[in-house]
Amino acid sequence: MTQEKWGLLRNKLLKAIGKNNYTTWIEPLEFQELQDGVAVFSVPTNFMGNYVSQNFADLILYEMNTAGETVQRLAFRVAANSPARPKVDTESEPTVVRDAPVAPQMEAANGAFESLQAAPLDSRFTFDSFVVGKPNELAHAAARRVSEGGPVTFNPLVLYGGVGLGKTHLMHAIAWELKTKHPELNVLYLSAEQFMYRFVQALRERRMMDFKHLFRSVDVLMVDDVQFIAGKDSTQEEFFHTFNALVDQNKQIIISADRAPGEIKDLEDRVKSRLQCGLVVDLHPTDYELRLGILQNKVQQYGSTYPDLTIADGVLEFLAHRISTNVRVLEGALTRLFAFASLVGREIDMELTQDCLADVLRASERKITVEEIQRKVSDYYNIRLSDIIGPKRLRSYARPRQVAMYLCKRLTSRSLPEIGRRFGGRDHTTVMHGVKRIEELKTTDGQIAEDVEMLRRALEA
Ligand SMILES: Nc1ncnc2c1ncn2[C@@H]1O[C@H](COP(=O)(O)OP(=O)(O)OP(=O)(O)O)[C@@H](O)[C@H]1O
Repeated sequence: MTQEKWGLLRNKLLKAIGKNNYTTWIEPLEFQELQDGVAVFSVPTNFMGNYVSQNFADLILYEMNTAGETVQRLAFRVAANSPARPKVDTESEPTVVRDAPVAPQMEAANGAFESLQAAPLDSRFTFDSFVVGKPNELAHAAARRVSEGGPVTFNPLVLYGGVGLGKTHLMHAIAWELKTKHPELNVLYLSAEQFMYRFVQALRERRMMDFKHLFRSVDVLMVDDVQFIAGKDSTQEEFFHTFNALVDQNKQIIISADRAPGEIKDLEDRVKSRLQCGLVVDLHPTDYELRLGILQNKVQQYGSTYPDLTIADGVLEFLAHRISTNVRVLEGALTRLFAFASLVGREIDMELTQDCLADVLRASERKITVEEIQRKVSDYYNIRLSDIIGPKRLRSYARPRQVAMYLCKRLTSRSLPEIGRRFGGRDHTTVMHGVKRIEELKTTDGQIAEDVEMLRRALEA
Protein backbone atom coordinates (compact mmCIF):
# COMPACT_ATOMS: atom_id res chain seq x y z
CA MET A 1 0.00 0.00 0.00
CA THR A 2 1.34 3.41 -0.89
CA GLN A 3 1.45 6.50 1.30
CA GLU A 4 -0.97 8.13 -1.15
CA LYS A 5 -3.46 5.36 -0.67
CA TRP A 6 -3.17 5.69 3.09
CA GLY A 7 -3.77 9.42 2.62
CA LEU A 8 -7.03 8.63 0.85
CA LEU A 9 -8.01 6.10 3.46
CA ARG A 10 -7.43 8.62 6.21
CA ASN A 11 -10.00 10.81 4.53
CA LYS A 12 -12.53 8.02 4.75
CA LEU A 13 -11.70 7.49 8.41
CA LEU A 14 -12.17 11.18 9.07
CA LYS A 15 -15.64 10.97 7.62
CA ALA A 16 -16.51 7.90 9.62
CA ILE A 17 -15.30 8.91 13.04
CA GLY A 18 -15.44 12.70 13.02
CA LYS A 19 -12.83 15.36 13.41
CA ASN A 20 -12.16 15.00 17.13
CA ASN A 21 -11.48 11.29 17.06
CA TYR A 22 -9.59 11.65 13.84
CA THR A 23 -7.28 14.35 15.14
CA THR A 24 -6.63 12.54 18.38
CA TRP A 25 -6.18 8.99 17.16
CA ILE A 26 -5.69 8.70 13.42
CA GLU A 27 -3.68 11.75 12.48
CA PRO A 28 -0.65 10.78 14.59
CA LEU A 29 -0.45 7.32 12.98
CA GLU A 30 2.28 6.95 10.41
CA PHE A 31 1.90 4.20 7.91
CA GLN A 32 5.18 2.32 7.44
CA GLU A 33 4.67 -0.80 5.42
CA LEU A 34 2.36 -3.60 4.45
CA GLN A 35 3.99 -7.03 4.52
CA ASP A 36 2.45 -10.47 4.60
CA GLY A 37 -0.97 -9.09 5.39
CA VAL A 38 0.26 -7.00 8.31
CA ALA A 39 -0.04 -3.23 8.04
CA VAL A 40 2.57 -1.60 10.25
CA PHE A 41 2.13 1.85 11.75
CA SER A 42 4.38 3.86 13.94
CA VAL A 43 2.73 5.58 16.87
CA PRO A 44 4.04 8.12 19.38
CA THR A 45 3.08 6.06 22.45
CA ASN A 46 2.11 2.57 23.45
CA PHE A 47 -1.15 3.82 24.86
CA MET A 48 -2.11 5.29 21.54
CA GLY A 49 -1.30 2.03 19.73
CA ASN A 50 -3.45 0.09 22.17
CA TYR A 51 -6.32 2.51 21.94
CA VAL A 52 -6.38 2.57 18.17
CA SER A 53 -6.06 -1.17 17.99
CA GLN A 54 -9.00 -1.67 20.36
CA ASN A 55 -11.26 0.99 18.94
CA PHE A 56 -10.51 1.59 15.32
CA ALA A 57 -8.68 -1.48 14.08
CA ASP A 58 -11.80 -3.06 12.59
CA LEU A 59 -12.67 0.10 10.76
CA ILE A 60 -9.14 0.59 9.43
CA LEU A 61 -8.96 -3.04 8.32
CA TYR A 62 -12.33 -2.77 6.65
CA GLU A 63 -11.34 0.39 4.75
CA MET A 64 -8.01 -1.09 3.66
CA ASN A 65 -9.58 -4.25 2.36
CA THR A 66 -12.37 -2.35 0.65
CA ALA A 67 -9.69 -0.28 -1.06
CA GLY A 68 -8.27 -3.48 -2.57
CA GLU A 69 -5.46 -4.29 -0.12
CA THR A 70 -5.23 -7.65 1.60
CA VAL A 71 -4.68 -6.92 5.24
CA GLN A 72 -5.31 -9.33 8.08
CA ARG A 73 -3.79 -7.48 10.94
CA LEU A 74 -2.50 -4.14 12.10
CA ALA A 75 0.70 -3.67 14.05
CA PHE A 76 1.73 -0.59 15.96
CA ARG A 77 5.33 0.28 16.77
CA VAL A 78 6.40 3.04 19.06
CA ALA A 79 8.83 5.08 17.02
CA ALA A 80 11.34 7.54 18.36
CA ASN A 81 11.83 9.10 14.94
CA SER A 82 8.86 8.81 12.66
CA PRO A 83 9.03 9.45 8.93
CA ALA A 84 7.08 12.30 7.40
CA ARG A 85 3.34 11.93 7.65
CA PRO A 86 1.38 11.39 4.45
CA LYS A 87 -0.95 14.21 3.61
CA VAL A 88 -4.71 13.91 3.54
CA ASP A 89 -5.74 14.15 -0.05
CA THR A 90 -7.68 17.33 -0.47
CA GLU A 91 -8.06 17.31 -4.23
CA SER A 92 -10.26 14.35 -4.96
CA GLU A 93 -12.22 14.55 -1.72
CA PRO A 94 -13.46 17.80 -0.29
CA THR A 95 -13.36 16.32 3.21
CA VAL A 96 -10.79 18.28 5.08
CA VAL A 97 -10.37 19.35 8.60
CA ARG A 98 -11.53 22.82 9.41
CA ASP A 99 -8.76 25.37 9.18
CA ALA A 100 -6.42 23.29 7.05
CA PRO A 101 -5.81 25.52 4.04
CA VAL A 102 -6.74 24.23 0.65
CA ALA A 103 -6.68 26.05 -2.65
CA PRO A 104 -9.79 25.59 -4.76
CA GLN A 105 -9.36 26.04 -8.46
CA MET A 106 -10.37 29.53 -9.41
CA GLU A 107 -10.01 30.25 -13.06
CA ALA A 108 -8.55 33.69 -13.58
CA ALA A 109 -9.82 35.49 -16.63
CA ASN A 110 -6.46 36.50 -17.99
CA GLY A 111 -4.31 34.01 -16.20
CA ALA A 112 -2.60 36.71 -14.23
CA PHE A 113 -4.15 35.89 -10.89
CA GLU A 114 -3.27 33.36 -8.32
CA SER A 115 -5.83 30.94 -7.05
CA LEU A 116 -7.62 32.29 -4.02
CA GLN A 117 -7.16 30.43 -0.80
CA ALA A 118 -10.49 29.49 0.70
CA ALA A 119 -11.27 27.70 3.90
CA PRO A 120 -12.07 24.03 3.48
CA LEU A 121 -15.56 22.76 4.03
CA ASP A 122 -16.27 20.12 6.62
CA SER A 123 -18.03 17.25 4.91
CA ARG A 124 -20.14 16.60 8.00
CA PHE A 125 -21.67 20.06 8.00
CA THR A 126 -24.55 19.58 5.57
CA PHE A 127 -28.25 20.34 5.68
CA ASP A 128 -28.91 16.62 6.11
CA SER A 129 -27.02 16.52 9.36
CA PHE A 130 -28.46 19.78 10.68
CA VAL A 131 -31.24 19.20 13.17
CA VAL A 132 -33.97 21.81 12.99
CA GLY A 133 -35.92 22.95 16.02
CA LYS A 134 -37.71 26.03 17.23
CA PRO A 135 -34.52 27.94 18.15
CA ASN A 136 -32.95 27.66 14.72
CA GLU A 137 -35.84 27.20 12.29
CA LEU A 138 -35.72 30.70 10.90
CA ALA A 139 -31.96 30.67 10.38
CA HIS A 140 -32.28 27.27 8.76
CA ALA A 141 -35.07 28.42 6.44
CA ALA A 142 -33.08 31.47 5.38
CA ALA A 143 -29.98 29.37 4.79
CA ARG A 144 -32.01 26.94 2.70
CA ARG A 145 -33.42 29.73 0.61
CA VAL A 146 -30.01 31.21 -0.12
CA SER A 147 -28.59 27.79 -0.91
CA GLU A 148 -31.07 27.41 -3.76
CA GLY A 149 -28.97 29.93 -5.63
CA GLY A 150 -31.96 31.60 -7.27
CA PRO A 151 -32.36 35.32 -7.69
CA VAL A 152 -30.82 37.22 -4.80
CA THR A 153 -33.68 38.25 -2.53
CA PHE A 154 -31.93 39.34 0.61
CA ASN A 155 -28.42 40.60 0.59
CA PRO A 156 -26.54 40.00 2.77
CA LEU A 157 -27.83 37.11 4.82
CA VAL A 158 -26.42 37.51 8.30
CA LEU A 159 -26.55 34.55 10.67
CA TYR A 160 -25.64 35.32 14.23
CA GLY A 161 -25.72 33.52 17.54
CA GLY A 162 -23.67 32.42 20.53
CA VAL A 163 -20.80 29.95 20.60
CA GLY A 164 -21.39 26.52 19.13
CA LEU A 165 -24.98 27.02 18.00
CA GLY A 166 -24.42 25.98 14.39
CA LYS A 167 -23.44 29.11 12.45
CA THR A 168 -20.46 27.50 10.78
CA HIS A 169 -22.44 24.34 10.19
CA LEU A 170 -25.12 26.28 8.32
CA MET A 171 -22.55 28.27 6.34
CA HIS A 172 -20.84 25.09 5.18
CA ALA A 173 -24.20 23.51 4.39
CA ILE A 174 -25.05 26.46 2.12
CA ALA A 175 -21.68 26.20 0.40
CA TRP A 176 -22.03 22.44 -0.17
CA GLU A 177 -25.51 22.85 -1.54
CA LEU A 178 -24.49 25.64 -3.91
CA LYS A 179 -21.48 23.71 -5.10
CA THR A 180 -23.65 20.69 -5.85
CA LYS A 181 -26.56 22.49 -7.43
CA HIS A 182 -24.61 25.20 -9.20
CA PRO A 183 -21.09 24.00 -9.88
CA GLU A 184 -20.69 26.90 -12.27
CA LEU A 185 -20.90 29.41 -9.43
CA ASN A 186 -17.75 30.67 -7.86
CA VAL A 187 -18.49 30.19 -4.16
CA LEU A 188 -15.93 31.50 -1.76
CA TYR A 189 -16.15 30.60 1.92
CA LEU A 190 -13.57 31.93 4.33
CA SER A 191 -13.27 33.24 7.86
CA ALA A 192 -12.93 36.95 8.52
CA GLU A 193 -9.49 36.18 9.85
CA GLN A 194 -8.48 34.65 6.54
CA PHE A 195 -9.90 37.66 4.74
CA MET A 196 -7.64 39.85 6.82
CA TYR A 197 -4.67 37.61 6.28
CA ARG A 198 -5.12 37.73 2.50
CA PHE A 199 -5.55 41.46 2.60
CA VAL A 200 -2.40 42.05 4.65
CA GLN A 201 -0.46 39.71 2.39
CA ALA A 202 -1.66 41.55 -0.71
CA LEU A 203 -0.61 44.85 0.85
CA ARG A 204 2.80 43.49 1.75
CA GLU A 205 3.37 42.04 -1.69
CA ARG A 206 1.94 45.12 -3.39
CA ARG A 207 -0.71 43.07 -5.13
CA MET A 208 -3.81 44.92 -4.11
CA MET A 209 -5.18 44.98 -7.63
CA ASP A 210 -5.03 41.20 -7.78
CA PHE A 211 -6.69 40.99 -4.40
CA LYS A 212 -9.52 43.30 -5.41
CA HIS A 213 -10.03 41.54 -8.68
CA LEU A 214 -10.15 38.14 -7.05
CA PHE A 215 -12.67 39.09 -4.42
CA ARG A 216 -14.83 40.93 -6.87
CA SER A 217 -14.95 37.97 -9.22
CA VAL A 218 -16.77 35.61 -6.87
CA ASP A 219 -20.48 34.86 -7.25
CA VAL A 220 -21.12 34.08 -3.62
CA LEU A 221 -18.98 35.41 -0.81
CA MET A 222 -19.29 33.80 2.60
CA VAL A 223 -17.42 35.29 5.53
CA ASP A 224 -17.54 33.47 8.86
CA ASP A 225 -17.06 35.19 12.24
CA VAL A 226 -17.09 38.71 10.88
CA GLN A 227 -16.72 40.17 14.40
CA PHE A 228 -13.05 39.36 14.00
CA ILE A 229 -12.44 42.43 11.83
CA ALA A 230 -13.90 44.80 14.44
CA GLY A 231 -11.27 47.34 15.43
CA LYS A 232 -9.05 46.48 12.44
CA ASP A 233 -9.52 49.64 10.49
CA SER A 234 -7.94 49.00 7.13
CA THR A 235 -9.35 45.47 6.93
CA GLN A 236 -12.82 46.84 7.66
CA GLU A 237 -12.38 49.42 4.98
CA GLU A 238 -11.39 46.85 2.39
CA PHE A 239 -14.20 44.58 3.49
CA PHE A 240 -16.61 47.48 3.08
CA HIS A 241 -15.48 48.12 -0.48
CA THR A 242 -15.55 44.45 -1.39
CA PHE A 243 -19.00 44.21 0.08
CA ASN A 244 -20.32 47.17 -1.88
CA ALA A 245 -18.78 46.01 -5.13
CA LEU A 246 -20.40 42.59 -4.83
CA VAL A 247 -23.79 43.93 -3.80
CA ASP A 248 -23.68 46.29 -6.78
CA GLN A 249 -23.16 43.30 -9.04
CA ASN A 250 -26.05 41.54 -7.32
CA LYS A 251 -23.78 38.83 -5.96
CA GLN A 252 -24.90 37.00 -2.82
CA ILE A 253 -23.09 37.68 0.43
CA ILE A 254 -23.50 35.52 3.54
CA ILE A 255 -22.03 36.55 6.84
CA SER A 256 -21.89 35.01 10.29
CA ALA A 257 -21.17 36.73 13.57
CA ASP A 258 -21.30 35.93 17.25
CA ARG A 259 -23.77 38.74 17.93
CA ALA A 260 -26.13 41.05 16.10
CA PRO A 261 -24.25 43.44 13.78
CA GLY A 262 -25.44 46.46 15.74
CA GLU A 263 -23.89 45.02 18.88
CA ILE A 264 -20.42 44.31 17.54
CA LYS A 265 -18.13 46.68 19.37
CA ASP A 266 -15.58 48.58 17.26
CA LEU A 267 -17.27 47.70 14.02
CA GLU A 268 -17.59 50.84 11.91
CA ASP A 269 -21.11 52.20 11.65
CA ARG A 270 -21.08 52.06 7.87
CA VAL A 271 -20.18 48.35 7.98
CA LYS A 272 -22.86 47.73 10.60
CA SER A 273 -25.50 49.44 8.53
CA ARG A 274 -24.50 47.50 5.41
CA LEU A 275 -24.82 44.26 7.31
CA GLN A 276 -28.23 45.27 8.58
CA CYS A 277 -29.51 45.96 5.07
CA GLY A 278 -30.34 42.37 4.25
CA LEU A 279 -31.82 39.64 6.37
CA VAL A 280 -30.42 39.28 9.87
CA VAL A 281 -31.44 36.09 11.66
CA ASP A 282 -30.27 34.68 14.92
CA LEU A 283 -29.72 31.19 16.18
CA HIS A 284 -31.27 31.11 19.62
CA PRO A 285 -29.85 29.03 22.44
CA THR A 286 -30.94 25.43 22.07
CA ASP A 287 -33.96 24.07 23.89
CA TYR A 288 -34.37 20.59 25.34
CA GLU A 289 -36.11 19.11 22.28
CA LEU A 290 -33.44 20.37 19.89
CA ARG A 291 -30.64 19.06 22.09
CA LEU A 292 -32.31 15.67 22.27
CA GLY A 293 -32.77 15.64 18.49
CA ILE A 294 -29.11 16.45 17.94
CA LEU A 295 -28.05 13.68 20.32
CA GLN A 296 -30.31 11.12 18.64
CA ASN A 297 -28.94 12.13 15.29
CA LYS A 298 -25.36 11.73 16.50
CA VAL A 299 -26.06 8.33 18.00
CA GLN A 300 -27.35 7.18 14.65
CA GLN A 301 -24.14 8.36 13.01
CA TYR A 302 -22.07 6.55 15.60
CA GLY A 303 -23.96 3.35 14.88
CA SER A 304 -21.63 2.36 12.06
CA THR A 305 -18.47 3.06 14.03
CA TYR A 306 -19.59 1.39 17.23
CA PRO A 307 -22.09 -1.26 16.11
CA ASP A 308 -21.82 -3.16 19.40
CA LEU A 309 -22.55 -0.30 21.75
CA THR A 310 -25.95 0.24 23.27
CA ILE A 311 -27.38 3.15 25.20
CA ALA A 312 -29.72 2.64 28.13
CA ASP A 313 -33.07 4.40 28.14
CA GLY A 314 -32.98 7.85 29.64
CA VAL A 315 -29.29 8.62 29.05
CA LEU A 316 -29.84 10.90 26.07
CA GLU A 317 -32.71 12.65 27.84
CA PHE A 318 -30.47 13.15 30.85
CA LEU A 319 -27.70 14.67 28.73
CA ALA A 320 -30.09 16.93 26.81
CA HIS A 321 -31.45 18.08 30.11
CA ARG A 322 -28.17 18.65 31.87
CA ILE A 323 -25.87 19.99 29.18
CA SER A 324 -27.48 23.12 27.91
CA THR A 325 -24.38 25.23 27.27
CA ASN A 326 -23.74 24.61 23.58
CA VAL A 327 -23.93 21.92 20.96
CA ARG A 328 -20.18 21.50 20.75
CA VAL A 329 -20.03 20.53 24.42
CA LEU A 330 -22.98 18.21 23.95
CA GLU A 331 -21.34 16.46 21.01
CA GLY A 332 -18.02 16.27 22.82
CA ALA A 333 -19.73 14.61 25.76
CA LEU A 334 -21.30 11.99 23.54
CA THR A 335 -18.04 11.30 21.71
CA ARG A 336 -16.31 10.80 25.02
CA LEU A 337 -19.06 8.48 26.23
CA PHE A 338 -18.78 6.29 23.15
CA ALA A 339 -15.01 6.15 23.29
CA PHE A 340 -15.08 5.32 26.98
CA ALA A 341 -17.83 2.72 26.68
CA SER A 342 -16.08 0.97 23.83
CA LEU A 343 -12.85 1.03 25.79
CA VAL A 344 -14.39 -0.70 28.77
CA GLY A 345 -16.82 -2.74 26.62
CA ARG A 346 -19.95 -1.72 28.52
CA GLU A 347 -23.38 -0.43 27.78
CA ILE A 348 -23.75 3.35 28.12
CA ASP A 349 -25.94 3.54 31.20
CA MET A 350 -26.50 6.25 33.77
CA GLU A 351 -23.68 5.10 35.99
CA LEU A 352 -21.12 5.10 33.22
CA THR A 353 -22.40 8.48 32.04
CA GLN A 354 -22.07 10.04 35.48
CA ASP A 355 -18.56 8.60 35.92
CA CYS A 356 -17.28 9.48 32.52
CA LEU A 357 -18.75 12.97 32.32
CA ALA A 358 -18.47 14.10 35.92
CA ASP A 359 -16.46 17.21 35.00
CA VAL A 360 -18.70 18.23 32.09
CA LEU A 361 -21.82 17.74 34.19
CA ARG A 362 -20.40 19.76 37.04
CA ALA A 363 -19.32 22.59 34.73
CA SER A 364 -22.70 22.83 33.07
CA GLU A 365 -24.73 22.80 36.25
CA ARG A 366 -27.10 25.65 35.92
CA LYS A 367 -27.41 28.02 38.83
CA ILE A 368 -31.04 28.68 39.60
CA THR A 369 -31.68 31.90 41.48
CA VAL A 370 -34.22 32.71 44.18
CA GLU A 371 -35.64 35.48 41.96
CA GLU A 372 -36.14 33.05 39.10
CA ILE A 373 -38.04 30.71 41.38
CA GLN A 374 -40.22 33.48 42.74
CA ARG A 375 -41.02 34.67 39.24
CA LYS A 376 -41.84 31.21 37.89
CA VAL A 377 -44.01 30.36 40.90
CA SER A 378 -45.97 33.62 40.71
CA ASP A 379 -46.55 33.07 36.97
CA TYR A 380 -47.61 29.51 37.59
CA TYR A 381 -50.18 30.41 40.25
CA ASN A 382 -51.15 33.56 38.44
CA ILE A 383 -50.42 35.90 41.31
CA ARG A 384 -48.19 38.95 41.53
CA LEU A 385 -44.52 38.66 42.44
CA SER A 386 -45.11 41.16 45.23
CA ASP A 387 -47.71 38.82 46.73
CA ILE A 388 -45.17 36.03 47.00
CA ILE A 389 -42.70 38.26 48.78
CA GLY A 390 -45.17 40.46 50.65
CA PRO A 391 -46.85 39.97 54.04
CA LYS A 392 -50.33 38.73 52.98
CA ARG A 393 -51.34 35.57 54.80
CA LEU A 394 -54.22 34.55 52.58
CA ARG A 395 -54.03 30.87 51.69
CA SER A 396 -53.98 31.69 47.97
CA TYR A 397 -50.68 33.51 48.54
CA ALA A 398 -49.30 31.53 51.45
CA ARG A 399 -49.28 28.18 49.67
CA PRO A 400 -47.47 29.39 46.53
CA ARG A 401 -45.03 31.19 48.84
CA GLN A 402 -44.31 27.92 50.63
CA VAL A 403 -43.85 26.14 47.33
CA ALA A 404 -41.38 28.82 46.29
CA MET A 405 -39.50 28.50 49.59
CA TYR A 406 -39.39 24.75 49.21
CA LEU A 407 -37.97 25.06 45.68
CA CYS A 408 -35.40 27.60 46.87
CA LYS A 409 -34.21 25.17 49.51
CA ARG A 410 -34.04 22.26 47.08
CA LEU A 411 -32.69 23.95 43.97
CA THR A 412 -30.33 26.62 45.28
CA SER A 413 -27.53 26.55 47.79
CA ARG A 414 -29.01 29.41 49.81
CA SER A 415 -29.38 28.94 53.56
CA LEU A 416 -32.73 29.23 55.36
CA PRO A 417 -31.97 32.72 56.77
CA GLU A 418 -30.89 33.91 53.30
CA ILE A 419 -34.08 32.59 51.75
CA GLY A 420 -36.10 34.23 54.52
CA ARG A 421 -34.46 37.58 53.81
CA ARG A 422 -35.44 37.36 50.16
CA PHE A 423 -39.02 36.61 51.06
CA GLY A 424 -39.65 40.02 52.55
CA GLY A 425 -37.34 39.58 55.55
CA ARG A 426 -39.02 36.52 57.03
CA ASP A 427 -37.47 34.52 59.82
CA HIS A 428 -35.62 31.29 58.99
CA THR A 429 -38.10 29.28 61.10
CA THR A 430 -40.90 30.45 58.81
CA VAL A 431 -38.96 29.15 55.82
CA MET A 432 -38.25 25.87 57.60
CA HIS A 433 -41.93 25.48 58.40
CA GLY A 434 -42.87 26.20 54.77
CA VAL A 435 -40.39 23.67 53.41
CA LYS A 436 -41.63 20.98 55.82
CA ARG A 437 -45.25 21.69 55.01
CA ILE A 438 -44.67 21.22 51.29
CA GLU A 439 -42.71 18.06 51.92
CA GLU A 440 -45.70 16.64 53.81
CA LEU A 441 -48.25 17.84 51.26
CA LYS A 442 -46.28 16.32 48.41
CA THR A 443 -47.11 12.88 49.81
CA THR A 444 -50.77 13.56 50.58
CA ASP A 445 -51.91 16.10 48.02
CA GLY A 446 -51.55 15.04 44.39
CA GLN A 447 -52.10 18.54 43.10
CA ILE A 448 -49.25 20.00 45.16
CA ALA A 449 -46.96 17.16 44.13
CA GLU A 450 -47.74 17.88 40.50
CA ASP A 451 -47.28 21.64 40.91
CA VAL A 452 -43.88 21.17 42.50
CA GLU A 453 -42.77 18.72 39.84
CA MET A 454 -43.92 20.95 36.97
CA LEU A 455 -42.18 23.94 38.46
CA ARG A 456 -39.00 22.03 39.12
CA ARG A 457 -38.91 20.87 35.52
CA ALA A 458 -39.56 24.34 34.18
CA LEU A 459 -36.80 25.75 36.33
CA GLU A 460 -34.26 23.11 35.39
CA ALA A 461 -35.05 23.18 31.68
N1 LIG B 1 -28.83 22.07 14.77
C1 LIG B 1 -27.73 21.33 14.74
N2 LIG B 1 -27.79 20.08 14.25
C2 LIG B 1 -26.68 19.30 14.22
N3 LIG B 1 -25.47 19.68 14.66
C3 LIG B 1 -25.36 20.92 15.16
C4 LIG B 1 -26.47 21.81 15.22
N4 LIG B 1 -26.06 22.96 15.77
C5 LIG B 1 -24.75 22.83 16.02
N5 LIG B 1 -24.32 21.60 15.65
C6 LIG B 1 -22.97 21.06 15.79
O1 LIG B 1 -22.32 21.72 16.87
C7 LIG B 1 -20.96 21.96 16.58
C8 LIG B 1 -20.68 23.44 16.69
O2 LIG B 1 -21.35 24.12 15.63
P1 LIG B 1 -20.68 25.30 14.78
O3 LIG B 1 -19.19 25.10 14.66
O4 LIG B 1 -21.46 25.47 13.55
O5 LIG B 1 -20.95 26.49 15.80
P2 LIG B 1 -20.72 28.04 15.62
O6 LIG B 1 -22.03 28.67 15.89
O7 LIG B 1 -20.06 28.33 14.33
O8 LIG B 1 -19.76 28.32 16.85
P3 LIG B 1 -18.52 29.31 16.98
O9 LIG B 1 -19.11 30.63 17.32
O10 LIG B 1 -17.76 28.72 18.14
O11 LIG B 1 -17.76 29.30 15.71
C9 LIG B 1 -20.71 21.40 15.20
O12 LIG B 1 -20.15 20.12 15.31
C10 LIG B 1 -22.10 21.33 14.58
O13 LIG B 1 -22.19 20.29 13.64
